[in-house]
This record gives sequence, structure tokens and C-alpha cells, in this order.
Amino acid sequence: MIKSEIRKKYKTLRNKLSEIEVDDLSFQIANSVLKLPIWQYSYYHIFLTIEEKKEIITNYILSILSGKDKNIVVPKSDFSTGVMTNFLLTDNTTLKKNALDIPEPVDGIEVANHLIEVVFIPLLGFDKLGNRVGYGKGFYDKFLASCKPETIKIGLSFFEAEDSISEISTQDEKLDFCVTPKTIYTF
Ligand SMILES: Nc1nc2c(c(=O)[nH]1)N(C=O)[C@@H](CNc1ccc(C(=O)N[C@@H](CCC(=O)O)C(=O)O)cc1)CN2
Ligand SMILES: Nc1ncnc2c1ncn2[C@@H]1O[C@H](COP(=O)(O)OP(=O)(O)OP(=O)(O)O)[C@@H](O)[C@H]1O
Repeated sequence: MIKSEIRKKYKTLRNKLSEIEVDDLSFQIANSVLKLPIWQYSYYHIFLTIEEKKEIITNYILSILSGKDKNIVVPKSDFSTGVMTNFLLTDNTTLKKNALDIPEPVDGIEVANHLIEVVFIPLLGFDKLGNRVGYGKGFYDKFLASCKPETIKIGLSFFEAEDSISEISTQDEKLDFCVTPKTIYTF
């Protein structure tokens, strides 16, 4: 399937979920994240949920990370450049929703990309080979390209894998894992 079709398909499927389903499925995803072999690291990058778009609620994973005393890093997006700057999330971080309803740190301690060891990635879709589709603005492609090659890339999705995504380019960064409510995919 081509990327534009995947975006449309999964936006529609997501919109059909009730708030309770979103919450329940997000909790199941967090429980499976606990089983991944990723807990020896320090710096974990994670997105903050756009609730209005029925994205996965990452609060459960945030609680796990904070319970394990990890450094939690969250992005702030510049839509004029397509670049995310990343900040440490602490008890003192003030979050404010941007124009697309993404909660973002107002300011704080910036974390250099080379320090980031694990990245949880929002998806619209993914395939059985670990290819991913996002909103198509290139934020994650650029960000992942600027991290260390060993950085662990974990997609999170409410839905299972497509057989294959066509028009994959060499700039597309593959996932190492994808976690859905039912399955842990290892690529
Ligand atoms: N929670 C969250 N944070 C994130 C992302 C994300 O997908 N989810 N990003 C992932 O890249 C980056 C920000 N990029 C984004 C790009 C597009 C849209 C988006 O909602 N696009 C809508 C159209 C928006 C509009 O113009 O009104 C869409 O394509 O439907 C959101 C975030 C970094 N932070
Ligand atoms: N490393 C990079 N540097 C600069 N631009 C890039 C890079 N990687 C991808 N892009 C550009 O970003 C745009 C988005 O690509 P693509 O269709 O793969 O989106 P996506 O993977 O769905 O989106 P996202 O990365 O935002 O989740 C494309 O125009 C692509 O050329």
C-alpha cells in the first residue's frame, strides 16, 4: 500500500476508537513495552500525546520511565524548519500546547541528539519489515538520521502491521521494534 493510503486508512481507524478504547489499548501497549529488552539505558525520547487526534496515550509509558529513574526527553517541533529540539522532562517542566495541540516544553534543558538511546515513535502505520509512516512532514526521519546509528527505534501503534509499504526511500529510518496492544514485533 502507498503511504498516502496508509495515512488515510489509519487516521480513519483511529477516529473510530472511543476514549475508553484509546485508554485501554494505550495501557496494554505500555505493559508490553515493559517486556522489551531496552531497560539498560539512560536517555529515553518519547512523544506527548495529541489527545484530540486519538494518539496513543503515552502517560503510562512516562510513569514506567519515571519509576525506573530514566532521563525522559520530549520534543518541541519547529514547523517552519521541520526540526525537533529535545528537552529533558522534569517536575519543573512547563508544558504548553502548540498550534497542532501537541503538549510541548516551554523551555528547559536541551538534550543533544547523540545522547538519546531509545526513541518511542508515533505512527500512522508500519509494515512487517519495520518501515514506518508518520504524518509525512519528515520530523522523525530527520531526527532519527541525526541520532547515533545504534539508537533503538520503537514504533507504537494501536493496529497491526501492513504486509508492505511501497515507495520506501533510503532516507526512511527503519524501526527496531513495534509494539501494538497484541504484539511485539522485532525487526
Ligand atoms: N504527539 C506527537 N508529537 C509529535 C509528532 C507526532 O506525530 N505526535 N510528530 C511527528 O512528526 C512531530 C510533530 N509533527 C507533526 C506533524 C504533523 C502533525 C499533524 O497533526 N498533521 C495533521 C494536519 C495538521 C494540520 O495542518 O492541521 C495531519 O497530517 O493530519 C502533527 C505533528 C513531533 N511531535
Ligand atoms: N534525513 C532527512 N533530511 C531532510 N529531509 C528528510 C530526511 N528524511 C526525510 N526527509 C523528507 O521528509 C519528508 C517526509 O517523508 P516521509 O513521507 O517519509 O514521511 P514520514 O516518514 O511519514 O514522516 P515523519 O518522519 O514526519 O514521521 C520527505 O519530503 C523527505 O524528503
